[in-house]
Amino acid sequence: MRGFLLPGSPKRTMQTVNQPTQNNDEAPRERVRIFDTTLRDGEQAPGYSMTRAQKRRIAQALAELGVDIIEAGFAQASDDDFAAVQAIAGDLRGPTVCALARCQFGDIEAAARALEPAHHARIHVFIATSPLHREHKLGMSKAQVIDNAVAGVRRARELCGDVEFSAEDALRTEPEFLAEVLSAVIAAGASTLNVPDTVGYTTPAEMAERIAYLRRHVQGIERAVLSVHCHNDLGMAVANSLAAVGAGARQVECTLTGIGERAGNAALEEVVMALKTRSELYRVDTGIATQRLYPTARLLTNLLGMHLPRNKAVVGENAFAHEAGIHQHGMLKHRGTYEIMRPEDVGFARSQLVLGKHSGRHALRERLATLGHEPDEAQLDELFTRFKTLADKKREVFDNDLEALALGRDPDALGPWRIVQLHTSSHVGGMASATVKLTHEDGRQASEASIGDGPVHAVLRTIERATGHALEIGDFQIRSLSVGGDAQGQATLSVEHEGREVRGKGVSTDIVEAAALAALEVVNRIERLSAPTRRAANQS
Ligand SMILES: CC(=O)SCCNC(=O)CCNC(=O)[C@H](O)C(C)(C)COP(=O)(O)OP(=O)(O)OC[C@H]1O[C@@H](n2cnc3c(N)ncnc32)[C@H](O)[C@@H]1OP(=O)(O)O
Ligand SMILES: CC(C)C(=O)C(=O)O
Repeated sequence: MRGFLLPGSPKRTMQTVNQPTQNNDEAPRERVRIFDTTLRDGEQAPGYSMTRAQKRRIAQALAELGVDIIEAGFAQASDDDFAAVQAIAGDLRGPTVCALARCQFGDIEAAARALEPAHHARIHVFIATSPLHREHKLGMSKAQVIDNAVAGVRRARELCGDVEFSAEDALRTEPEFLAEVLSAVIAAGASTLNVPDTVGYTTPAEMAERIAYLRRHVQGIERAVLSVHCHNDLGMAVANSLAAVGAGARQVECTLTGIGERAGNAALEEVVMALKTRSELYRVDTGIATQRLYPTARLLTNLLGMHLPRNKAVVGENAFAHEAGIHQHGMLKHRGTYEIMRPEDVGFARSQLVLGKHSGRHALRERLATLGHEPDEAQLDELFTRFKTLADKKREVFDNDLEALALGRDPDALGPWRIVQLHTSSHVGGMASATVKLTHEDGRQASEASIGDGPVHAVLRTIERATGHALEIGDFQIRSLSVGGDAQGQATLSVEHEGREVRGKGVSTDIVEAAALAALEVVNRIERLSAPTRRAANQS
């Protein structure tokens, strides 16, 4: 864990900043349903295909998150999609499980069969309504589109009590025609009317206007829930979803972390936290257990092996991390100065003040104090100068660096252990083995061999044995620093040692060597921290 927890003394305890302080009357709020389509629209994006087992795991997590409807797939797409929808329908008891279908009886019947095990099932039928799609894609007149939509909804209603209809490319559809289609499908039995901005073309003002228009002009609208489904081609999916809610939409379709076709869909966590954080504006509730947002997003990214930008709103690693001294000083006085949400409310353990070259004396003093060092003003000034010099060289300054600074030692010192030889071999379907030869600056040499579940595991074991340090690994990551087959890999490793986190980093074109270098850096840091006098004596 990088950074540190803000101190909890009463003087500094953060005030709750996400409770509305103005216009906070006690009037009951309307409920906005959260319709998650991570497993359908999310999966449609290149690179995000999921196995059936992964989908079931994510569906379970979405149910625990409290989403109202889970769109589990497009049953007609493939045997595996069908089986995934069927399995999820059988697994879940709380949320409604939904399957998408074109206005074609084959699709609709497949959806109904796949949803048979569901406690609460919904069939979602769609057809495009915009002139571009009618003319060039479907080759249908307006009348044919309406006929197909109505026939599709009727067939779905024969098979399922809960039917949603989507007018694909609704925001590029003539408003009067859109109202006509939606009126017709309500009469045919649809109870949710979805208005997709299929290509992410609209703006928030246009979206609000369109929703208001439909509420005025669709016949029978009072019997249906108006829904919105926004894509992010111009980066406005969340803003457009919120505009729709502001104008009266009561279902939002979205995906975890915003994955979906092209630039993606509205990100569930952003929609939910915007509605919560600005509840004095929207005056609606969702049923989402917001403290599960971060773990659920982590589950998805881990299962898909996808990299989430650090600055991703709500669930990115930097969402509650502060490096700039002026911000850190503000945070230490009152968290509300630089945070509009509480990290605990979305599932982060805490805010983090990360020490780096932009940090100031206040944060440095605070961190040193939690590490047990209380320098006077003059010592702090001196440490601060050395800290800035170090921070100019490193992206982040960790606890072990600060300890070294506070103890008057060089945090950048190499050794005492160095790698002389490293050899690994691995076999598909079998164990991997590693041998290492290390030297210590006091003259010792250590050679060890080990097997492991993979070459990285094997090499970490050899280093533990050779150095005599058992490493309790907390976090281990390997990422590419460049592109191509000869890309540099960077391994970072964090280890729990005597209640402290010690981190190491290794860079090499060989990721196993990078991992070995990271592990050895950790061992070296531990030795340098725990034996300052011996090392000092050796150096003199
Ligand atoms: C905006 C969205 O996200 S919509 C959902 C998009 N998702 C997907 O497409 C994923 C699943 N899709 C698939 O697996 C395949 O496309 C299938 C199995 C559904 C269909 O495959 P194919 O029969 O080979 O058709 P293909 O995908 O090439 O073309 C689409 C056909 O559906 C028709 N069509 C498209 N949308 C609709 C609709 N909503 N209602 C009725 N027909 C439609 C098209 O006109 C075209 O018809 P044609 O074959 O008579 O020319
Ligand atoms: C099928 C609909 C809801 C859709 O995914 C879109 O229009 O983007």
